[in-house]
Amino acid sequence: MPTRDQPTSRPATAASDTYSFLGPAGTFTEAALAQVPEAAGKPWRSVNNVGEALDDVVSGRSVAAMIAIENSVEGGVSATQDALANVPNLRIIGEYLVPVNFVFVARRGTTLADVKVVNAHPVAYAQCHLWLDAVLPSHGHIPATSNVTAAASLFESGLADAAIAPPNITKHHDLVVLAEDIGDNPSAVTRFVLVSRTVPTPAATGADKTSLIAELPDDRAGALLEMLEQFATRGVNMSLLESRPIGDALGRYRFVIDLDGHILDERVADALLGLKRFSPNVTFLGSYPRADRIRVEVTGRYGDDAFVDARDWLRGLIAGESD
Ligand SMILES: O=C(O)C(=O)C[C@]1(C(=O)O)C=C[C@@H](O)C=C1
Repeated sequence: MPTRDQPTSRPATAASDTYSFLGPAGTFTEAALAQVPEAAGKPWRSVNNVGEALDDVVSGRSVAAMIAIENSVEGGVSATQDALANVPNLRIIGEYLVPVNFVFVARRGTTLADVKVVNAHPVAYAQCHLWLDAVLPSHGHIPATSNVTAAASLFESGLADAAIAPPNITKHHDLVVLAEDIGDNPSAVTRFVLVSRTVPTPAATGADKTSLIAELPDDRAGALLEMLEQFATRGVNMSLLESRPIGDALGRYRFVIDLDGHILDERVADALLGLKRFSPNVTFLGSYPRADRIRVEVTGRYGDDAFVDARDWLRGLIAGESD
């Protein structure tokens, strides 16, 4: 298992150009980082969890970190959502999609009938319930820090008999594949984000997303609806809305929100001003190009021109011009 001072893929020479990822080599997170042109040829640092990855970014040890944020089967990665809510001065600068499927591996000589305990990353484990329930209904589970660590641990601890791992695991470890394609959904996808320290917002591309975390003002009827109205009345579509406990008391939640559009789009900027007036705590996580590069279409009254026209009209009224 890699440690802070044991980078796997390539040596970390200069902090300012190093990229952190959940390792070791062979993870889906590494596959996501391989999609980043700027990271090619730069040092990559393997870490054990999201907290360590973000700590690398905050301390300047790395220029950016790749972290899993959402899976199409399991939903939001809560460790990531909570870390982004609690660590200040971070920005999401890119979004990447990786199709995920899993194999079931064991040490040579092991058969399915021998398996009593399974080592697996919790997010991977949650995506393989149907197969596990059908084939190994009474198995035990030991959580691992990543899919590849789960497989590697079969050589170390002796506690688990088999592991859930990415299909390419046999390139990295001498293990036998007991079953293939064990994921509940064959078209499962994990969404990753590249996170840096706060940077000036990049220009809009027309195919952008904006990520936020917001809290509701107080415990009163309609507060959530009022928050959602900030977006609805400006024609801003939400592609993600998830609640996470704030943690200080029962019943207190923050909301993780993805919007279609860029902070430089007039309708998104106007919605953010409304949200800021309404919410006691808003974290802007960034505006960045969508992984699918699908352009965000807006109708007339929500287009930039409509907002500019309305502002000019107001300015004219204040200046005493005739309407
Ligand atoms: O990158 C990996 O391979 C991981 O083990 C992490 C992770 C995750 O954190 O969600 C990534 C993708 C899969 O959905 C399951 C696990």
